[in-house]
Amino acid sequence: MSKTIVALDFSTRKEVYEFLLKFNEPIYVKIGMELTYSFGFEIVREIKAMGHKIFLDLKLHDIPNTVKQAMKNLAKLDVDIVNLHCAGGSTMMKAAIEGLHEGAVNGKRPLCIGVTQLTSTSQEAMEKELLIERDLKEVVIAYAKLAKESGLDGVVCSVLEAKAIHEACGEDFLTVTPGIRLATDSKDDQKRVATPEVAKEEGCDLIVVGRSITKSADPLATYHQIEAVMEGK
Ligand SMILES: O=C(O)c1cc(=O)[nH]c(=O)n1[C@@H]1O[C@H](COP(=O)(O)O)[C@@H](O)[C@H]1O
Repeated sequence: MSKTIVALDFSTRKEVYEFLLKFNEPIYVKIGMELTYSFGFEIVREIKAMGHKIFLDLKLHDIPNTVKQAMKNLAKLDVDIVNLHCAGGSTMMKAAIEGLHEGAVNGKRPLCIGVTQLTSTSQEAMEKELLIERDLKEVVIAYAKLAKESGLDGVVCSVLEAKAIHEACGEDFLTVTPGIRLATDSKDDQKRVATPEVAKEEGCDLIVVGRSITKSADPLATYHQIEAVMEGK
């Protein structure tokens, strides 16, 4: 299965299905807040029924009991990956895993990954707005270690931190990296970006790509070009 997860950040069903119909094979997609808040879990079930793998990106962040019950419900959707914010702390993360176990379909729970620091966050914003006056990479690694100790399967981080996270948490600990841009693309709202080539070099397990594919003149060709880099072809 693909190492490239395509972020389906579209506002209409028409755009989603026109996009997916370009592919003759199942791919890995990310369904986030935009689609879920517009169309509910129905769209998750529909895309799953088409055979695609699903990362359901709802970034949970609440008190432990609320996250546990929410994760129990998400597990019942039988998606492949769900996520939360590591900033919720270890008790919340452990509760999330308990909830996923309770809702697991046929004994198999979705993988759970934790957002360390959003790829749209810069060192400056983290210090000035979040009042975390430490090196951003150090913070990301510390959150990754906490996520691992809490039983998570991996983290969402930028490409720039993936290698250090594997060194600190082991090669099996998943690094899922958004903030991917082709050399000619604009950064948009992202701050910590890298190309697919650098993601491959840094050992990222899965990359998340939205606009570089969905807004490309030829989304299918761009997807295959990125996938070839990630597969080392
Ligand atoms: O959890 C995520 O997927 C995520 C975490 C993060 O730190 N940064 C980030 O960009 N994302 C998501 O990854 C996608 C990136 O989209 P593009 O910037 O268009 O490639 C968006 O759907 C974001 O919601």
